[in-house]
Amino acid sequence: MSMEFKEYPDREMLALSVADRIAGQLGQHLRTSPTASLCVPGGTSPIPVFETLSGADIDWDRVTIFLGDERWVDGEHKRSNGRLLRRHLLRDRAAAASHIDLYTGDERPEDAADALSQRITEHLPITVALLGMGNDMHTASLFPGGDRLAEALASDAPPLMAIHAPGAEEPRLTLTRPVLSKAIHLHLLIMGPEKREALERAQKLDPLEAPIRAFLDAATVHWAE
Ligand SMILES: O=C1O[C@H](COP(=O)(O)O)[C@@H](O)[C@H](O)[C@H]1O
Repeated sequence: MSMEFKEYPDREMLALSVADRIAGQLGQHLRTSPTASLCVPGGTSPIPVFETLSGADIDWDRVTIFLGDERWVDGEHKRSNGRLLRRHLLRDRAAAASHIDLYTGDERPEDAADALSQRITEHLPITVALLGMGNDMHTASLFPGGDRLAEALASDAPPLMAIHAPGAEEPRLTLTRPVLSKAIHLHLLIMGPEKREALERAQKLDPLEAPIRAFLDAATVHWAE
């Protein structure tokens, strides 16, 4: 398999197309399966996709949504990925979906990883996973220099792991390579010239230096200036 790259004339077209593609893939899956799962990124890039996707006409009550990673801060903190999800995706028609909140309120993400891994396992393989990427080539919270990056990239990694990295402002909980890379449909959403350059760099690097590299062969990349 090799990476598919789709370029859009502008960010609005990008968001509309990605939302439409995700809704289509979830809807298609629900024609033959009782349930579907959707894994989404945090950060800032996915907001316009979320806002369109939340209005999609699919059986959201049969869909379970969870983040690919969480920043270990209170759910109302401005850096909380869960807050972003609640404000922009878990509303309108998508409010009917089930949600697995990755922030449990435990003191450390390590304390939550095992129980959440079990809950996520019930929804594997992920039907549709949307990834984001930082300029440092991290995806989910798989950061270059992360203390347990090699373990999280290994084929026997548990579904979720706590990770601490110099490039991350706070401790993180992240889905790992095996569960993300085995999603039935895998998409990467990136915008702007810096991320396109980072993507090009990543293609020549090892996943330990450029974690996004671990997913590129299976992913459709969606980019707009
Ligand atoms: O820290 C994170 O960053 C990445 C990229 O975020 P963006 O704001 O540059 O779109 C994101 O995919 C990840 O979920 C998040 O925790």
